[in-house]
This record gives sequence, C-alpha cells and structure tokens, in this order.
Amino acid sequence: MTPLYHDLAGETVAVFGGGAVGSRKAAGFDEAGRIVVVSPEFDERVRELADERDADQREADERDGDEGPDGPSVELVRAAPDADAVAEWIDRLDPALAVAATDDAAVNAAVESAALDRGILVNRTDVSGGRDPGSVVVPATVEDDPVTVALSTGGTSPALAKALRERIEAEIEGAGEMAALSGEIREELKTAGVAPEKRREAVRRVVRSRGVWKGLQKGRSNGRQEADTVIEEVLDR
Ligand SMILES: C[C@@]1(CC(=O)O)c2cc3[nH]c(cc4nc(cc5[nH]c(cc(n2)[C@H]1CCC(=O)O)[C@@](C)(CC(=O)O)[C@@H]5CCC(=O)O)C(CC(=O)O)=C4CCC(=O)O)c(CCC(=O)O)c3CC(=O)O
Ligand SMILES: NC(=O)C1=CN([C@@H]2O[C@H](COP(=O)(O)OP(=O)(O)OC[C@H]3O[C@@H](n4cnc5c(N)ncnc54)[C@H](O)[C@@H]3O)[C@@H](O)[C@H]2O)C=CC1
Repeated sequence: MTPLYHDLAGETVAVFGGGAVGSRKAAGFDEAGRIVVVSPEFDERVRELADERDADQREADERDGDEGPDGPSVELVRAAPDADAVAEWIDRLDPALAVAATDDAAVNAAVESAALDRGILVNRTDVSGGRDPGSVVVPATVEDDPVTVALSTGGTSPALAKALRERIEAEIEGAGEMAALSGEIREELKTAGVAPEKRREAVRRVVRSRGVWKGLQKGRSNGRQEADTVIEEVLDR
C-alpha cells in the first residue's frame, strides 16, 4: 500500500451501511463536497452528523456573501439495495469513493466490484489484505491543521493503529502553529533572497528548536521571537 493524500474537495463519497463503522467513516471525510449514506437503519452518530451539517448549511444560507458551510452535506438515504442493485446506486450517485460498510458480505463485495469496474476508489471495511488495485484503506489520522498524520498497519491490526494514533496525538500538539510559523519564515527568507543553503539550514533549525516550540505554547509572537534568534545565529555565521 502506498500512502497518498487525496483531495476530495467537491466530490461525492457514497457510504453503504449506516452502522457504527459506516458512521465513523462518513464522519472522517470532512473535506468532501457531499456524503451520501445508503442504509435501512442509521446509527445515532450519523444522524447527529447529518443534523449538524444541515444546521451549518442553513446558517451559511442565512449569512451574507457566498461563503459556504465548512463541511460537506450529509444525506441519509433509507434503502437496502441487494447485491444486484448496488451498481445502479453507484451510477446514480457517481461518487469519487465508495465505502462498503454493511454487515452483508455479498453487498460489500458488490460495492467493491461495481466501483472497481467503473474506476472509482473503494474502501472495503470488512476485509483486510488481498486488495484489488483501486481499493483504499482508511488510516487512523491525527490532525493539527494544516498538519495531518495518517497511520496504517497494512490492515494487520486496526486496534494498534488506533493506539498509536492516541500516542501521536500528544506528540504533534502545537505542530499546526509550527507549520504556520515556519511556512511564513520560509517564504520571508526566499523573498529576502537569502542563499538557499542558509535558508534551508535556518528553517531546519527552527522546526527542531525546543525554544521555538515552547515559545509557540505561549503565543505566536513568543514563538516568532525565539525563531528570530535561531535565524540570526544561522545568518550571522
Ligand atoms: C483494513 C481496514 C479497512 C478499512 O476500514 O479501511 C480495517 C478493517 C477491519 N477493522 C476491523 C476491526 C477494528 N477496526 C478498528 C478501528 C479502526 N479501523 C480502521 C481502519 C481499518 N480497518 C483498515 C486498516 C487500517 C490499518 O491498516 O491499520 C481505523 C484505523 C480507521 C477508521 O476506520 O476510521 C480505525 C481506528 C480509528 C482511530 O480510532 O483512530 C477497531 C478498534 C476499535 O474499534 O476500538 C477494530 C476492533 C479491533 C480489531 O479487530 O483490531 C475489522 C474486523 C471486524 C470484525 O471483527 O468483524 C476489519 C476487517 C478485517 O480485519 O477483516
Ligand atoms: N473497518 C473497520 O474499521 C471495521 C469493520 N468492521 C466490519 O464492518 C462491517 C459493519 O460493522 P458495523 O458498522 O459494526 O455493523 P452494524 O451492524 O452496526 O452496521 C451495519 C449497517 O449496514 C446496514 N445494512 C445492512 N444491509 C444493507 C444494505 N443492503 N445496504 C445498505 N446498508 C445495509 C445495516 O442496516 C446497518 O446499519 C462488519 O462487516 C464488520 O465486519 C467492524 C469493525 C471495524
């Protein structure tokens, strides 16, 4: 498996099965344009998610300007397609990604084959390993915007993926602020025409500096001050 980050902006994700697993997967695609969950019954979690998204959409409609809601629409479609009917649903929804999360292996297999026939990405939640090209695994993820860590055990041990994710959560605290600060510094040094070697050295030192990480905990300007000291040391050499 090759890890890649996929841009789902504006795309549809079709989730078959609205139980515990389908709900968790649906909640993870917050960059997508539209999430459609097809299921005869829906977990409380996915019902709440749909309600929240609905309220966000209404708020966005009431606001002035064209600023849209922050996340995708979540539509719950009450249906239980059998294996033969799944392909039609996929044609109708035209998703970029289909998630097979029902408790019926034949339906999940039909979602997988219909998606693969059409060149649509597919996530089969009820099997590990033995995947066809085009199938994807949902990793455990940690986010401190714009930093994201995605973690997979190659399907061997999802429980371990979850446990490691919990550890990394603490480890990357503050990484979002560090990304913003070091990104800004990187651009400034480029604009100032600092020689590439010195510029790279300065940025490498800033992101490794305990002083800058600590400073950022107190606020952006504290972090910036610490970073300026590190940068001066590099530039003065
Ligand atoms: C292959 C994969 C396909 C896919 O879904 O993409 C898959 C498959 C299966 N999971 C199963 C079980 C569990 N899955 C979890 C949890 C998570 N599972 C996730 C991903 C993946 N699960 C993909 C591989 C990821 C990798 O490579 O590591 C995570 C990371 C992401 C997410 O789902 O959001 C999320 C943690 C999120 C987080 O918290 O960060 C727990 C833990 C718990 O519930 O506490 C259990 C119970 C304990 C256990 O069994 O380990 C079963 C057996 C079902 C059965 O027994 O019937 C199968 C099917 C099989 O193994 O055949
Ligand atoms: N990948 C993962 O992380 C995990 C995967 N699993 C696997 O995922 C599957 C689902 O697990 P849960 O969500 O816990 O089960 P669940 O029983 O809570 O949910 C299954 C859902 O599928 C719906 N469903 C049944 N037939 C359907 C059809 N024809 N079309 C659409 N929806 C249909 C049911 O109404 C139910 O809402 C299981 O097969 C299990 O082996 C289980 C745990 C974790």
